[in-house]
Amino acid sequence: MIKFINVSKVYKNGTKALENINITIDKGEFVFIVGHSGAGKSTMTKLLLKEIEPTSGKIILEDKDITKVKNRRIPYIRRKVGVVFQDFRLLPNKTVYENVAFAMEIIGSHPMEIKKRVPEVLEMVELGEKANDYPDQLSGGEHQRVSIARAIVNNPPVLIADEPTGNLDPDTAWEIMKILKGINGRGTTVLMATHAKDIVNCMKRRVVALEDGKVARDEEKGVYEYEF
Ligand SMILES: Nc1ncnc2c1ncn2[C@@H]1O[C@H](COP(=O)(O)OP(=O)(O)OP(=O)(O)O)[C@@H](O)[C@H]1O
Repeated sequence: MIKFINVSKVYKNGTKALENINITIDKGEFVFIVGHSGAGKSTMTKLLLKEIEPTSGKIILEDKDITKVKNRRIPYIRRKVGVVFQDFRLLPNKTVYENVAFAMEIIGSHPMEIKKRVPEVLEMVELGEKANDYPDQLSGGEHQRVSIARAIVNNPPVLIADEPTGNLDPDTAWEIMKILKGINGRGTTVLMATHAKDIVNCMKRRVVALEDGKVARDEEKGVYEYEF
């Protein structure tokens, strides 16, 4: 489903962000990407979204080498990979409903389909009641649930969550994890970059630990870090 094959990324200023990464992620897996600040987690997610290109190596998404996908075909990637960020990134002048609908409009979905699908995903994240509210009327957890709804509304096979609980208190963070777990349970592959040690340790999912741009650890049912 997702393969990084000998992927390296050197930024223009010479920073080596990733060095020879080899990872295979199967369909339906839930994978935590952990590592200190600057270890390369966001670089990995940006590569998968084709926001940046690797300096060398291949990135396969559903049997397609996305490094070979032409820029004009980037909407192809947007359909395959949903993304959730720490800072939510909702459009402030659109309602909850409109924020989610917008993700369908930009890929050219039929208005009838949008009308049917948006309420469904808002129910999934338990926000049906808030459809007409604006982002400034929402709590942090509700913001994040809207951004999750927006990320999954086009049914992508992969969901990337880059530090999705970073701005939330522990209880709200767990609510978000419950939703991500549910999405994963319905078959979506979830990749979550995080510093949330307690969450990683409780969830007992696969953990890929990056250190200085290299895979330092890749374990089934892993932990955030080992205490010595
Ligand atoms: N656009 C850029 N130009 C130059 N260097 C960059 C750029 N983006 C990131 N880097 C560098 O690449 C390395 C990896 O950064 P990256 O953002 O992937 O780390 P991270 O693990 O996501 O960190 P954090 O947990 O703080 O988000 C760091 O040394 C960073 O300073």
